Amino acid sequence: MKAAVLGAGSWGTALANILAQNGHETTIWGRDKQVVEGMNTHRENSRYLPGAALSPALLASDNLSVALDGAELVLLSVPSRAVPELLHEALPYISSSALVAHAVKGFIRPDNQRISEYIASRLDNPDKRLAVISGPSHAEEVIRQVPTTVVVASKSQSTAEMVQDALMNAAFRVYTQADIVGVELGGTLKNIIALGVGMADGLGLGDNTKAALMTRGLAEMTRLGIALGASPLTFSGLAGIGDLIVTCTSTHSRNFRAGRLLASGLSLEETLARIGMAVEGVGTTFAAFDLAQGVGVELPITAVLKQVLEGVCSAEEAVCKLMQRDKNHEMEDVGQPIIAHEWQYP
Ligand SMILES: NC(=O)c1ccc[n+]([C@@H]2O[C@H](COP(=O)([O-])OP(=O)(O)OC[C@H]3O[C@@H](n4cnc5c(N)ncnc54)[C@H](O)[C@@H]3O)[C@@H](O)[C@H]2O)c1
Ligand SMILES: O=P(O)(O)OC[C@H](O)CO
Repeated sequence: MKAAVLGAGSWGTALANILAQNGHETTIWGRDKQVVEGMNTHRENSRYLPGAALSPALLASDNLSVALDGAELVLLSVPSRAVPELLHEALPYISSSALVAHAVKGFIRPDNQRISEYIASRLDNPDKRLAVISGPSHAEEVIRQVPTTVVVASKSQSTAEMVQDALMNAAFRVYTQADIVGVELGGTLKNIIALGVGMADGLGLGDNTKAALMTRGLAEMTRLGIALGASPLTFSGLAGIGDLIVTCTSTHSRNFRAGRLLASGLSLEETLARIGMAVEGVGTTFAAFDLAQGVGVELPITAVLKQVLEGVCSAEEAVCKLMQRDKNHEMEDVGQPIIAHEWQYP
């Protein structure tokens, strides 16, 4: 298969490297000439994944028409805020028969569309061609071939399976899924909770607090997910609790680290500058808050984190606000049981 990966940050590089290692003729596109040259010349992305040797078969280009020429699989891996501009520039070069997958964990702001919703509105025949890749996967570990599992969701089973086959190898196990909404929301909403757990860590709070945030965070993610059309079961899978665990417990996570820095008193601007890479949880907190209001769902953790990001509440005050909420029944607000089979392939 001929493949193009758009986005030469940490995740795009790790995914492109897998495709090349798996024997696919792969070109990675990046906008930064220096990064592209470094990959072609030194077989390393020294800006985003320093020290990791890339497959000798992987080509890099800063020219979209070159990268996309003849590509049968196009994989988008840039921060969510870059998707509209990149897609606009890339679409003229994407073959009408190419499969298009994205690995982006965020929303399109300010309309708060899921990334696949946004791409689908601009792509011919999206139900047959579009897939989402998500799951617990830090690029820093994937590039070292640490055993990793992810999910590929598509409305088309054959598309999901083609992307599965293209990416799967001994260190990278890929499952298919039909619940595109749940897979996308799980991977996106967990970043909010990782910010919160990072803040708890930065405040020196304990494991009890982190477990509480993860568990009640999962309830929040599931509640909003159900209201937006996802299967509740997806949140107990790799794209839900799996990704929540890896992001909330790893110092590889930019969202977790951003939370720690915010708790140490840095402003949001200082925090983002210090991380220097995509911190999707910030935009996602605002998007999820707006989406939840639109469907009448309460997200207590997201709501207080939004206040911290706005600078109107400190991380300490956020903890007090959450602990002093009215008493509740644990399962009261998890969501109505849903009987539906639309998340399963026939
Ligand atoms: N890093 C991971 O481990 C990982 C894993 C799974 C999913 N993701 C998701 O993948 C997406 C990409 O994240 P990343 O980790 O690769 O980010 P990154 O910060 O490592 O790299 C971002 C890349 O996007 C490029 N970019 C930024 N703005 C752009 C624009 N306007 N046009 C074109 N390119 C632009 C940058 O030059 C850089 O190459 C995010 O949504 C992230 O949540 C990341
Ligand atoms: O580094 P983060 O916080 O963007 O997380 C990366 C991946 O989403 C983990 O699966």
